[in-house]
Amino acid sequence: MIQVLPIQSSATTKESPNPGRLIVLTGPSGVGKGTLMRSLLQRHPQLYYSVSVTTRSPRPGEIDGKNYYFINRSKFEQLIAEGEFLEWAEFTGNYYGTPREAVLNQINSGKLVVLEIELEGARQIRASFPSALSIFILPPSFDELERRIRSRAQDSEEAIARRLHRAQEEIKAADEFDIQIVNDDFQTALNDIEAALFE
Ligand SMILES: Nc1ncnc2c1ncn2[C@@H]1O[C@H](COP(=O)(O)OP(=O)(O)OP(=O)(O)O)[C@@H](O)[C@H]1O
Ligand SMILES: Nc1nc2c(ncn2[C@@H]2O[C@H](COP(=O)(O)O)[C@@H](O)[C@H]2O)c(=O)[nH]1
Repeated sequence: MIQVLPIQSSATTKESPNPGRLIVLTGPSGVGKGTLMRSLLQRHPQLYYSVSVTTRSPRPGEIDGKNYYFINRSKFEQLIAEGEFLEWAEFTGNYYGTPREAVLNQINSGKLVVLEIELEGARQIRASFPSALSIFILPPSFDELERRIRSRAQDSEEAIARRLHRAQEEIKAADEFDIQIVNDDFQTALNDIEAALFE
């Protein structure tokens, strides 16, 4: 991920006669974005999932290059300075970012590219890619969101508290995005995302 490509304000350009499309899945931590994404990818292998870069430590079972590219803060800051990210944000004490080159290459080769990212990054993508489809996933209730974060049992008590605090702000921003989907019944939410993508 070294070569720097220019950000395009739209995926449709003269140089890319077969433009793909950028899809952004956002919403508070623990709402089920990752679980929905995994089902989507299984059912639609033509989708390209962008593996993000993070300074967070790997959780048990997470694999470098599959779940994330895990790097340290100074390397991440170097990549920011080199313009390697399409978007990036600091979320509850760690950096997260989308590698620019791979995503632009996939869009230009006609792929539907899906990003699963937090609010600040999703806002950046909306600003630089107005043609991107943005989907905000909502929990059925705040209590259920907390139950889901805890049921995952992969974050410290402090991390959970920070994520829940942040979630209150994130949920207020739902209306900024093209589509809002409540992830109550999982299959219904999945069907709603598929309808937004393919119908
Ligand atoms: N519709 C649903 N009903 C009940 N549980 C769900 C539903 N969707 C997801 N979950 C569960 O909620 C937990 C959190 O889901 P997941 O890790 O996918 O959230 P996330 O939004 O990707 O979180 P993060 O942004 O922190 O990565 C998981 O244990 C998952 O199995
Ligand atoms: N702005 C970005 N946010 C990202 C990216 N990759 C993941 N995320 C979001 O971060 C939080 C926390 O993730 P976790 O794996 O630590 O639970 C969550 O909302 C992710 O969607 C990214 O590249 N950019």
